[in-house]
Amino acid sequence: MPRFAANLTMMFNEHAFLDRFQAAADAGFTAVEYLFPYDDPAETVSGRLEAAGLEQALFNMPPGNWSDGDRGLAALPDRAQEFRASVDTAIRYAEVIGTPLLHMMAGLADARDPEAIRCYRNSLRYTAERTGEAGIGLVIEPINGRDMPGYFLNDFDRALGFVRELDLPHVRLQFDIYHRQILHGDVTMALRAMMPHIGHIQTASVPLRNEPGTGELDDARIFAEIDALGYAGFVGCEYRPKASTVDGLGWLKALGGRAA
Ligand SMILES: O=C(O)[C@@H](O)C(=O)CO
Ligand SMILES: [Mg+2]
Repeated sequence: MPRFAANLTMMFNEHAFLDRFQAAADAGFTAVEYLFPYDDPAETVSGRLEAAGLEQALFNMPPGNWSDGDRGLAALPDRAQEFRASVDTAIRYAEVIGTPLLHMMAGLADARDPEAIRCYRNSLRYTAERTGEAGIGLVIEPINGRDMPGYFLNDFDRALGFVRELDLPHVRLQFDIYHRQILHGDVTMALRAMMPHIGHIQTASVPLRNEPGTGELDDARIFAEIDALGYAGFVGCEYRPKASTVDGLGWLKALGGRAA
């Protein structure tokens, strides 16, 4: 089975963010991911990660003003300056916390708008250069329009196109099984075709984004496929537990008993 990372944005919400690290370790996880560490100093986050004996799998670059509706800045021409500052912040946090991967969010923009497309390409190239110099991997993730209406990067083939265009080994696709199934289906064949370009995988049941094994897909079979394809990274558990996070970990025990 693949190695699983707890997503601390969605899981362990019984605790304050900084306390979720120890809670994840106590539940048997050895790695974590989350959307944003930026409400706390990088040193504080790093301290919690280290104290809990956890490995960092991934986090996102600053998305702009999330509570005002921003969902990333990369495709927004009038936010280019802010975008470049967000790359500085992300790399500083990544270096202190020690994440191997950063996720660059695209933002809300018309996927067919030539200006947005040009801006996204420039942002991706710029961030690829900066993360490459820092020795950090960069991923982009197609997100479905039901969860994130108006999101620019809403198609797996188009996302793969951006990755291939750049053709840099540290720039890859974030393959979220939940988004893939809602956007296009055909999860297994897409994993097979895209695996050489996949840098990170996430899981949740479809359509309710709860524990794996509780939705329309045969998640255990998909995990076996991911393993068979030789994927060596983490699978982020980016789901909302139906009730208590710990009580909902039966799916993981059934797969082999260890969280990671
Ligand atoms: O799938 C998601 O929603 C996340 O992986 C993300 O990075 C943006 O919300
Ligand atoms: Mg995701």
